[in-house]
Amino acid sequence: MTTATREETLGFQTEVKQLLNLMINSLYSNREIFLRELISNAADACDKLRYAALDNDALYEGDSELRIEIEHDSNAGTVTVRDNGIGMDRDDVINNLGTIAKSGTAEFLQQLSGEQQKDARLIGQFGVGFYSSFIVADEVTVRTRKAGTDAAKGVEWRSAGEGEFTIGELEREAHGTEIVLHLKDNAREFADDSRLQHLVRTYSDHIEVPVKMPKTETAKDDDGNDVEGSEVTTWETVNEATALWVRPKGEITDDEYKAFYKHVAHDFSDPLTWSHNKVEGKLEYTSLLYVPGRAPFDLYERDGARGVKLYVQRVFIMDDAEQFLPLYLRFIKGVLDTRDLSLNVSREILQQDPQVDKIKSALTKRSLDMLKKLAKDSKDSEAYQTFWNTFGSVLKEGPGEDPSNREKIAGLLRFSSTHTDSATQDQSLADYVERMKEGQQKIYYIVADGFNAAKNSPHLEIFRKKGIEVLLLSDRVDEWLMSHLTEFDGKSLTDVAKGELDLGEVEDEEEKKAQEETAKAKEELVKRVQEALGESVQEVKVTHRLTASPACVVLPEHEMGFQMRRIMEAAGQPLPEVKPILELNPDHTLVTRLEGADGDTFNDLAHILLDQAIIAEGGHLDDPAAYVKRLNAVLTA
Ligand SMILES: Nc1ncnc2c1ncn2[C@@H]1O[C@H](COP(=O)(O)OP(=O)(O)OP(=O)(O)O)[C@@H](O)[C@H]1O
Repeated sequence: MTTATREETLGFQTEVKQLLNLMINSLYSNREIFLRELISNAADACDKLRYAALDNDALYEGDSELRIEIEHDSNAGTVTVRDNGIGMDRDDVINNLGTIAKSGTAEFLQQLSGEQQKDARLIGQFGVGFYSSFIVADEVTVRTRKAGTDAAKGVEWRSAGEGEFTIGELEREAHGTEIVLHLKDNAREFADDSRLQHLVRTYSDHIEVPVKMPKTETAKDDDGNDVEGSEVTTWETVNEATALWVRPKGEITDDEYKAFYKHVAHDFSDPLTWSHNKVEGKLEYTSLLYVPGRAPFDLYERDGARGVKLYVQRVFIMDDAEQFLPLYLRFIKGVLDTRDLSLNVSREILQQDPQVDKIKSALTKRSLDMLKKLAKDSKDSEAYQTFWNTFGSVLKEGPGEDPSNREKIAGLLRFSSTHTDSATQDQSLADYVERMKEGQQKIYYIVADGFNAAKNSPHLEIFRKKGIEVLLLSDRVDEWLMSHLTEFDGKSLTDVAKGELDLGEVEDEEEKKAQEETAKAKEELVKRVQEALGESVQEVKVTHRLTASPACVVLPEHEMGFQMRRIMEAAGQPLPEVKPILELNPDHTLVTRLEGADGDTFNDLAHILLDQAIIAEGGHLDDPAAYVKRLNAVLTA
């Protein structure tokens, strides 16, 4: 039954169809989330109207008591969620309920394998929103009108969630939105008073807008029987209806904090931790910040949503206010409510307001402290590790972006290391320092393209022999991180593949003397190799870093590392050529063989050693065919 006119049927964007399919399959056991999502959207719509009405009171159309109403009809099998918020016009409806605007969606959906498609957590990364209605409904009708427009400008949208929707015009007195779900046979349990009330209290208690449900009372006669025609229906508020962050900390339970997170972050898994603070004095604000338990699919998208929900004196101003947190904390979600900004603040004004910088720096500190506490409290639990595995590579952008908090961030970093030889990044710099050998003055690390390339690098041979720990770095951002993190706890951080090897006092005088003697004895060999390799190398040396490999390549101390070079070259950034230093292991049989060779064999062997060293470090040969040819010549000689 509909009164809509001039109906038109349109197709969903392909991504919507895919998402609907995925959701219906994977979220079956979490299906009650549909109600939270619809209430969340309705509350946002009320917030938006309140904000818009700051400038133009008329938008309320005489009805400024914002509210959400939930009704059901168990005979018809319907549930209705209604709000008197901002509403939508025809274009809004088509854009919001027919497409998904987030960039990267198509790629994300395509990447999901068959098994992953059934995994509720993965689809949850996406934020399911309005479309979750179709988990429980086989037909959804949306009736809406944008506040401030003519009653004739109402819109009706209908869909069975199967590829298309119908949209038509509707005369609608009330502004705001009404969503009617026609429940599937197996979901009719939701058309029930106590079930709905329970869900509202569980999921939406903290929403400031009152959520109301009808209560019908009937007068009784003296015998206790209903008096016919005496029914009176009143709308009762079922949620707490106070903004959660305004309430005193001590009165809020963990479950309430978690439920609020789900509303703010559009996530349906629990956060890892949160930090709720009221600040009074020079700055006046309340912040409630959360660390999510999983990454949104667009964490690395340039225009991915980030930032906090901004309120000024309890009035919602905007979502995703990114000016209050640095980029390297873009995973933090939450709310900021302040008295220090004016109600008509815009994104442009935020960029120039000095108060914003002050709050940003305070929220940054709060976030870092919250992470520190999570690390400390979770010594035995997995929470910090989950955080690190999920967001560690984002936090690694910190020391470069935010020098003033470098030490703090450094304390939060976790690495793989030769101490465990495991790809799990779970060792802190403080752990490393605690384990440093007597006489060791530096923190050593290696950067490679992959964990195995780092772990098996020839550069580590001497360190392993002497039992000196080396951090194994292989994330794309690692070299950039290390270029900004040169010190921790007074110890310098040193790349073992760059510059002269200096083990400090870990080596005794005798060892150093023996090395000098070997270097002298091999002077002639070094000269010959240098001549044979000519322009391909910067220098040839004898080394004592190696115990098992015949040779390795090293870069000068201040040169950009191999990993960063490859990333920049792949991004099309031309870089001046850098020639490696070739270091030879004087104790290796191949080097001894080289010493005894001459003519073409010497030349071939010298080139083979250089090329092998480049391969072992993860590099690409300029002329791989020449390498194979030389190797074959030596093998068949
Ligand atoms: N009750 C409503 N009143 C007004 N606009 C609405 C309402 N419900 C949905 N919308 C509009 O539709 C858009 C899409 O809603 P949807 O729930 O799919 O996603 P979302 O809330 O933006 O984010 P998420 O996918 O993370 O939940 C909203 O951003 C909003 O603009």
